[in-house]
Amino acid sequence: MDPNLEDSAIDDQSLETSSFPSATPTRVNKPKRNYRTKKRDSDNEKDGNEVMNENDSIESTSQTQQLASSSTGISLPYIQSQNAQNIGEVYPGLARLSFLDQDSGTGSGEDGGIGVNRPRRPLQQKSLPLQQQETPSSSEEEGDQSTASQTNQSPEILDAPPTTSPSAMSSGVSSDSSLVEIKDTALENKGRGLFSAAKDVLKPGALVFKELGYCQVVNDASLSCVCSACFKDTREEQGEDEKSATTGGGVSASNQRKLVRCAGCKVVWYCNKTCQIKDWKLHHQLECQGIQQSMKNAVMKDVWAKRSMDTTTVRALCRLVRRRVRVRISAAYKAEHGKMDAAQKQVNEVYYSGLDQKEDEWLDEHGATWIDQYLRVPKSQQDVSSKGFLDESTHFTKIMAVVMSCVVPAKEDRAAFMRGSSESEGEVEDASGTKGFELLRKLLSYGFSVTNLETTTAIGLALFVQSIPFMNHSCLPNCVYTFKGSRVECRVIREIQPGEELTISYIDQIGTTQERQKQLKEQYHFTCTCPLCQYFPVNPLIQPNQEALQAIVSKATIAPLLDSKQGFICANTSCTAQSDIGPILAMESQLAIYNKVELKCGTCGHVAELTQEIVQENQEEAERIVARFVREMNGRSDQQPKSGSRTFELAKVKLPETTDEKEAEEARKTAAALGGMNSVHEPSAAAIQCFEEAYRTLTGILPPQTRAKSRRSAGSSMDIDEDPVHRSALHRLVRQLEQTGFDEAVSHKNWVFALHRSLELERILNNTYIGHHPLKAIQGYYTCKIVNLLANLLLEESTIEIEESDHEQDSDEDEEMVGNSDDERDLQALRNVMSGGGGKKSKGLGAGSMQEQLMKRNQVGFVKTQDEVANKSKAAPIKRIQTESSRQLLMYLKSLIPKIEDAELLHQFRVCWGKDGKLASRYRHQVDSLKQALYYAELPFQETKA
Ligand SMILES: C[S@@+](CC[C@H](N)C(=O)[O-])C[C@H]1O[C@@H](n2cnc3c(N)ncnc32)[C@H](O)[C@@H]1O
Repeated sequence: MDPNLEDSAIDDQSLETSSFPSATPTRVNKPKRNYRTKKRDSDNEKDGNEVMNENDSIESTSQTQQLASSSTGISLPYIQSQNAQNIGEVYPGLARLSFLDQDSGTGSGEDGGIGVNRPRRPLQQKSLPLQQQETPSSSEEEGDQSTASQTNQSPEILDAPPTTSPSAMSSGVSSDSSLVEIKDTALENKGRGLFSAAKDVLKPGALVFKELGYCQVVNDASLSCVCSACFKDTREEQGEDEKSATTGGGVSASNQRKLVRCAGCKVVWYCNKTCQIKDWKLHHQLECQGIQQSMKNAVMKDVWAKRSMDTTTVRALCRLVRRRVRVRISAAYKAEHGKMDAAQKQVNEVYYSGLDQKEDEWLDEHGATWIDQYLRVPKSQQDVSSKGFLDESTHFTKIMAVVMSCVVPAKEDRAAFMRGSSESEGEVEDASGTKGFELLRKLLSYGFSVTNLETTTAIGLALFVQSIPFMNHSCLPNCVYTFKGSRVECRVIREIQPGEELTISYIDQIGTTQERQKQLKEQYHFTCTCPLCQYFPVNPLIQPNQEALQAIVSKATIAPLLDSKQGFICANTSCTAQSDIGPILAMESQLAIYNKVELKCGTCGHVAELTQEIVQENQEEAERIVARFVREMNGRSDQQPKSGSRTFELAKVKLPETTDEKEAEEARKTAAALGGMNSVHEPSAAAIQCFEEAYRTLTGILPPQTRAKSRRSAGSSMDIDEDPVHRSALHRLVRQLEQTGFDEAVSHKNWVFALHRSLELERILNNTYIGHHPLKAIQGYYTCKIVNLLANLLLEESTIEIEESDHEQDSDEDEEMVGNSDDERDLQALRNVMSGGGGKKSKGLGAGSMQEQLMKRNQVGFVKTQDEVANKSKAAPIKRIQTESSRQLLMYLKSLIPKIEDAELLHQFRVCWGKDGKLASRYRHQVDSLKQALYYAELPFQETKA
C-alpha cells in the first residue's frame, strides 16, 4: 500500500459523501490518517502493483478518455498578453518541428531552463523517494526530457517530436503529414502563428488538431460541480444552469449527491474514486499536501475556506510545477537505473491508453521544453522583475506562497525559490527572476479557459503547449476550438487554403468593433488588424444603427476613389496623397446633378472621374461581393450566391376582422412579427460596397495596389459611434432566444404563438453575427425548430382536404390527439392571418404532428435514400391543396434550408456537442423530423384552388 495514498482522501471513509456509489476498490483501505509524505519502501515492494508514488512519473492525463461525454465548449484564452515577436524563422510544423529560437529577447537562453548546465540540489521534498539520491542538474534533467535524442544536433535545435505529433492530425494525403505548422507571420507583426500545412483546402468541419493540456484545473466556481479529474460537469446531467454553479467554494445540495470531495484538502471534487485516484497520482497528491500546509497560515486558510482570492491560477501553477518536478525526478531515476522502475511501468500500463498515452508521454518528455522555449513571456511583462512583480501584487505573492508550500516545502528552499537564487534547486533558475514566476507569467499568458459548450460556462483553466498556443486571433476566425473534457479540439469553420494562417477568436465576436478592439487591447495588448476591424468600424454583422449605416452608404457610393477607411486615395499609383473624406463626400451630391464628377488630387494633380455608371457598377459588384462575403463567413463558400436580398413574402398580413380583443391583439402581434420579417436584412447594397476590401482580403484576391498601399497606413478618418444596443455577449443572445418562449409555444402546439415567436427568433438570429460555432449551433438548432414547425403548419395547411375527407374515419383518433380546442382556434386564427382572413375551415387540425398523421395514414417510412426521394411522388397517395399561405410557407421554409445545412454540418462533425450531450440528441431529433417534414412538404400538390 502506498503510504502516500493510504492516508489520503482516497479511502472510502474519507470520501465526503456516503451516497456515492463506490467504485471498484483497487487497494486495501487503511485507517484514515493525515498525510504522510515519507515513502515506505517495504510497502512499495509489497504492493508493487498498486503503489503510486512520486516516482511514478509518467502518469497519464488521459482522463479525457473517460470524459468524452459531456464537457465540450468554447473557450477564451484565459488571461492573455503576449507581444508579437518576429523571429524571421519558418518553423516546419509540429510533426516535424525543429524550430530555432533566434530571438534573443525571450526563449531558451533567457528562461534558463534548457542548455544551462548548473549543478543543482534536489528539491527538499520529503515525499519524493529520490530526494536523497544525487539528482542530475536541472538542465541535464530537462535536457533529458526534451533533448535526449538530439545529441548530434546543434544545441539550439530541439529534438523533433515523434514523426506524427500527438496533437497534429494527418491531412489524409500522407499519413505522417501534419495539417499544421508553426511559422512566423512575417509582415503581419503578430509573431508566430499556426498555418495550414495541408496540401488541399481545409473544409469547414475538418478537425485540424486535438491536444491534451499539460496541466489543467477546474476553476473555483465549478469545483463542486465539475470532476477535477475528467472535467465532467454534473450540472449538465442535472439540467442545471449556471445558477447552480456554486461560487466561493460553496456546495449545492444536488452536486453533493453527484460528486465526492477530497477529504484531505476539501477543495477538489471527483465523479468517483477512480477519478480521484487517477487525479491523485497525476496531480493532486502534492497539491493536496500544499493546500493543507498553506491552511496553517491564517490568511491562506481564509483564502481556501472562503475563496477570498481566486485559487484557480495557483492550483494550475501547482500542477504545472508538479508535473515538471515529477518528470524530472523520473528522468533522474531512469538516468540512474537505466530503466523505469516497476511501479512506474505499472502506472504506464494502467493509466496510459491509446492516443492519450502517446501524447502524455510526449508531453512528459517535451512539455517542459516547449513551455520554456516556445511559450514566451509577453514583452509587456518581461521588464517587470520578479521582485517588482512580487512586491507589486499581494495576489501573486499569495499565489507564490501557496505554490512554494506545495512544491518546495522546506522554508529555506522556498526563500531561495522566491529570490530566484541559483543556490536553490529544481525549477529555480533565472537571471531576471524565479522559475516559478516565469511559469506563472506563462500560465497567465497562455492559459486557456476550459468551457462547457452547452452552458458556455467556464469550468477550468488549462495550459496547452503544442498547437493552440500558437494560434493568433482574428475577429473573423477560420477555426474554432472546443473542449472534450480538458482536451481541446480545433476545427475549421471557413475554407482554409493551403498555407493560410489558422486563426481563432480570443473574444466574443458579437461585440461592436470598438468593444472588440478595446478588449483585445486591454486584455491581450495588441491592436487587431483583421478585416473586420480594419474595414468595418461599425460591425456590419450586428445590426448597425441608422447613422452608422448612413455614413457607410455615403462613402460606399464613391468607393472607387476611396479607401474604405482612409478617405481619398489618388488613383495615380506613384502618388501617395491621401486626404480627408469630407470634401469628397460633398462632391458626391453633385453626382445627382451631373453625370460625371472629376476629382483632382491636390498633391499631384491627377484627375479621376466618377460617373453614375461607375457607381452603379460598383454597387452591383458589391452586392455580389457581400453575398459571397456572408457565405464565406458562414463557412459555406461552395454555395451559389443568393439572388436578391433576403426578404420573405410572408408579410401579406391582413388583420382578421374580429371583435375579440384578445384575438385581435394576438393577430396584431403576429402581423407585426410578419411585417417585421421585411426588415430582416442583409446589408444594403450601398453598405455592401464597403465590404469589398474585406472580401478581397478574405478570398485572397488582392485589392488594387493603391488601396493596398493605403491600407498599410495607420489611422482612420472614420469615427462612428457604434450601436450600443447589440453589444450582446453569447449568454445574452441565448437568454434572448430563451425569452422568445419558442420552446414553450411549440410544446403547447400553440401555432400562432409559436409562429410569432419563431419569427422573432429568426429576427434575433438574423441580426446577430453568428461566427462562433456555438452560436451557429444554437442558430441551427432553433432554425431547425422553426422550419420544423412551419413544415408541419404547411402540411396541415396543404392537406386540409384529406383531413376533411378522412376526418370521419379518424375522428376518434384525432380527438384523442387534439385534446385542446384552443389549439384549433389558434391555428384557425393563424390561417386567417396567413391567408388574409380566408383560412379554410377544417376539423381535426392542430392535432399532434401532421407527419405522424400522414405516416399513420399512408404507412410510409420516412425518406432515407435518394431513390426513395425520386419515387416519393409515386409513393404518395395524398391529395393536397396549395393555398396561397401554404405556398408562402413553403417558400419561407425553403429559404431556411441553408441554415439547416450549416447546422447539420456542425452536428455531423460534432463540432459542438459531446456524444451524449443533451443538445445533440435534441438537435438530432429536430433534424430528423425536419427531414420528414420536408419530405412531406415537397409531395406534389394538387393545383391550387382559387
Ligand atoms: C497565444 S499567442 C499567439 C502566438 C504568438 N503570436 C506567438 O508568437 O507566440 C497570443 C499573442 O499573439 C499576439 N497576437 C495574437 N493575435 C494577434 C493579432 N491578430 N494581431 C497582433 N498580435 C496578435 C499577441 O501578442 C498575443 O498576446
